[in-house]
Amino acid sequence: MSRAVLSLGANLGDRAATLAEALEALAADGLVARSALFETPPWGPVEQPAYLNAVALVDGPHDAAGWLARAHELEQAAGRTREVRWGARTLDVDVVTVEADGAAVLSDDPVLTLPHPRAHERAFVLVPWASVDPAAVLPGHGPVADLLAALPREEVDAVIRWEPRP
Ligand SMILES: Nc1ncnc2c1ncn2[C@@H]1O[C@H](COP(=O)(O)OP(=O)(O)OP(=O)(O)O)[C@@H](O)[C@H]1O
Ligand SMILES: Nc1nc2c(c(=O)[nH]1)N=C(CO)CN2
Repeated sequence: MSRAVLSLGANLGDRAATLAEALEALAADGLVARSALFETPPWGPVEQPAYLNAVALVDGPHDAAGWLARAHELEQAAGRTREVRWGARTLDVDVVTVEADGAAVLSDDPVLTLPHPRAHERAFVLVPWASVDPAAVLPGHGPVADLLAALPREEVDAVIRWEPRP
């Protein structure tokens, strides 16, 4: 058993349907809370369409490696194939943090680095995370609210709550 914070993103196909399906599947893994969907400009060097992002808090029967395996299963179920690093994808699921026995799991293994090495600089992770857990702390980096305050204002403001068109 462990608690994890997962970041989900999609920028190809029916983004909202893909995220809804993945979040539904996580119900079987102990989904505790999930954020709304947020539309976010693409982060990184690759030109690509806007993403929808969400964060899920899970507390279930996996260890850290098990959460990564679930992340890959969800990506595969969404038809994801391996492509360009930081490029467009039907579904990307990252393991942001894992906590077991009350302590953060730390790892510098490139197969599973924990906490996720780029989470602290990604408004598309921090804004949805803070929305479901305002007191969240990113191990090694501090309160998520402080990390958000340290990011350029325009990056934070560009993460916009998304609703389906009526
Ligand atoms: N915390 C983590 N969460 C998800 N994948 C991780 C993590 N740490 C290491 N990895 C490894 O990173 C590899 C590449 O993952 P992925 O294709 O999702 O990267 P990316 O989304 O392009 O970049 P980023 O990791 O910056 O979001 C995975 O196969 C996985 O083994
Ligand atoms: N806004 C946003 N940008 C990204 C995302 C993502 O989920 N959201 N995922 C990426 C894959 O590495 C690259 N860039």
